[in-house]
Amino acid sequence: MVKIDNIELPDFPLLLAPMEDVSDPPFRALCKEQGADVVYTEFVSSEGLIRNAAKSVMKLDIYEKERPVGIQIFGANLDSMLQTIDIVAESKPDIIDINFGCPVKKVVSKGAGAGILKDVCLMEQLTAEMVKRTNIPITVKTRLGWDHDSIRIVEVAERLQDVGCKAISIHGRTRAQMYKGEADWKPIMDVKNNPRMHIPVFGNGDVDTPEKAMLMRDEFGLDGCMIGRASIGNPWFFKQVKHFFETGEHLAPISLEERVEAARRHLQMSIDWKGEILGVFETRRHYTNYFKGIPHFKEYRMKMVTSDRAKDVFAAFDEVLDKFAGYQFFE
Ligand SMILES: Cc1cc2nc3c(=O)[nH]c(=O)nc-3n(C[C@H](O)[C@H](O)[C@H](O)COP(=O)(O)O)c2cc1C
Repeated sequence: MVKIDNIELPDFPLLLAPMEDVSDPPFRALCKEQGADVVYTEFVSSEGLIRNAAKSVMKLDIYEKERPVGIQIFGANLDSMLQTIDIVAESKPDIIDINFGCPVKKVVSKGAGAGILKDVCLMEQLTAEMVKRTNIPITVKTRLGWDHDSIRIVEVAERLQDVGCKAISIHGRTRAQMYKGEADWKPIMDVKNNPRMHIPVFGNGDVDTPEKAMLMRDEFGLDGCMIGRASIGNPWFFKQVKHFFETGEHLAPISLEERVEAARRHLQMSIDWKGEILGVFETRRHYTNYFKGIPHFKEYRMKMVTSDRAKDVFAAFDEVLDKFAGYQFFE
């Protein structure tokens, strides 16, 4: 069993990674139903929250059915981050995760996200103060280091643990790499193998097949795996990994009917959450992924992404079911 503070998780839990514009409540609910053991919100701006910006506040919406759920925050200013903890705590998440890994220029230029990897003392201080501010477990998601020449993740992880961080998820790339090259899990294994480490160490980066998840578990000995891009358009990925762990075999490809049902539920949950106009608009970006690979699909995709009314999108789903019944997806 793996524990984040008092939260009990199965052996080698699978975590849905925080992903901006992707891991909203409907998507998290779908991933949870398909086997994700912990889900995280998109990152929420500390400065946005303390200014009560509607976009940031909405990201705090969480639902009972998705627990355990972590709200992820980013920022670099101690006062703002402490105020943010108080605001976030009102939503009663199971975990508050600090983003020390976002590589995007507008975030790092303010010293937030991966920007803080240049100042490990500040990273440690922010974490320590946030831990003191709340009883909710604080976890950290970060990268290996700023660049290849400054990888100190073993020391960094130990220092964060020593100030009370309850789990660490590490993306096996540096900030300089952004998303280029392959994720390197070896330094994450070094963190896990540090005899002083006793909090869970979760690996992240490039897990896009059940075999890779198994490698992370068996060869790299990590405590769990955080999954991002492989789940986009494929919330079934969690179930596929678990099935492979249990049987050594791949789950049958997800059928067209299951895909349509997921798209339908995704849309309905978005409408229930944000109302018809926003719900229809914000679910559009997911359809290409759900129906990836179907030939001559453009006409249907266009209907899904240009209709403003929910009933027209639902009608497009019905047409897809009629037109492509029995279509065989590959894995
Ligand atoms: C669209 C997108 C949005 C992301 N947003 C966030 C975010 O809000 N917070 C965060 O910590 N990481 C974010 N990430 C990074 C992922 O959490 C993850 O670390 C990265 O994608 C590597 O994992 P993967 O190879 O499984 O996708 C994002 C990644 C993508 C693709």
